Amino acid sequence: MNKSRKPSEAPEQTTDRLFATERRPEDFRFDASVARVFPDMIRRSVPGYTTVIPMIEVISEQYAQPATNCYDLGCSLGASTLAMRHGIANADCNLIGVDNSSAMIERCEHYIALDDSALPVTLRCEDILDTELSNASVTTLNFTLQFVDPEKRAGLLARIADATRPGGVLILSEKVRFESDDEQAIQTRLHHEFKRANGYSDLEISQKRTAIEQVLIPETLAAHKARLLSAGFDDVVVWYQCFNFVSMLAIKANQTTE
Ligand SMILES: C[S@@+](CC[C@H](N)C(=O)[O-])C[C@H]1O[C@@H](n2cnc3c(N)ncnc32)[C@H](O)[C@@H]1O
Ligand SMILES: O=C(O)C(=O)C[C@]1(C(=O)O)C=C[C@@H](O)C=C1
Repeated sequence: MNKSRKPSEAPEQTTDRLFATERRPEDFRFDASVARVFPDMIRRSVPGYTTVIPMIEVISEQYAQPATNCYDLGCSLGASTLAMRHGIANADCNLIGVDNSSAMIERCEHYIALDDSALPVTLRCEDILDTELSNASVTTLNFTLQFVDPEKRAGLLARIADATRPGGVLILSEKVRFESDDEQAIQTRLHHEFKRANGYSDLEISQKRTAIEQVLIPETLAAHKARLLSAGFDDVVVWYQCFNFVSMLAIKANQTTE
């Protein structure tokens, strides 16, 4: 028994059982109950998440520039923020995490405080559509853009591209959909098999699917690439894919001096 806990206090349940019993259909929200189980939920729900996070560290190390801002937009509990923090070698960078869920930001503050790296982190409880962006070398949208109103995505990406310095990047990870119905069916089945292999029941999978249907709107890889280029990035590279989850690197070219 945990001696630091009084007998009346129940241990905090951090395993995701939110959809395990039948519930009234309601849109998925990043509220306190999701924030509590989020590390378990995202690891068991997103194929490749546990690979993408350490690679954000590697990419941040490559692309962070001295005396610039690095942003993690939709930072949740700070897993991607901490990966950036560990990768950025320039002590004069500012690392800024933004999320509009107060439940996420409160817990994120705690995780950031537990990490003993020197680089300071500023957390903003704000909408990423309104947050100020400037002088950026690395910006991360790790499974966040998919939750933004599709009509507002181009404007946000253009603001990020405008704020990004030559040679800087956006790391964009997303759930995607496929042009071919056959491929869509295959990748969806494999994603659901991944969830099943991670202990989710058919009821959990189907209730979660209904809950995110109206709030997580996936787009095709072609749509993402075209929009990133018209937003002002010069190149888009897919550096990771597992089933219907993809991560891209959108790059601003270095200015040539001719
Ligand atoms: C799937 S989670 C991101 C996971 C996180 N980046 C990671 O790597 O662990 C999506 C997050 O985006 C946040 N979010 C969604 N829309 C947002 C918006 N318009 N402004 C700010 N945060 C937003 C949610 O509150 C949620 O915490
Ligand atoms: O697509 C699904 O089935 C998911 O559960 C995905 C997803 C995501 O990609 O963000 C949805 C909500 C939670 O943030 C965790 C995982």
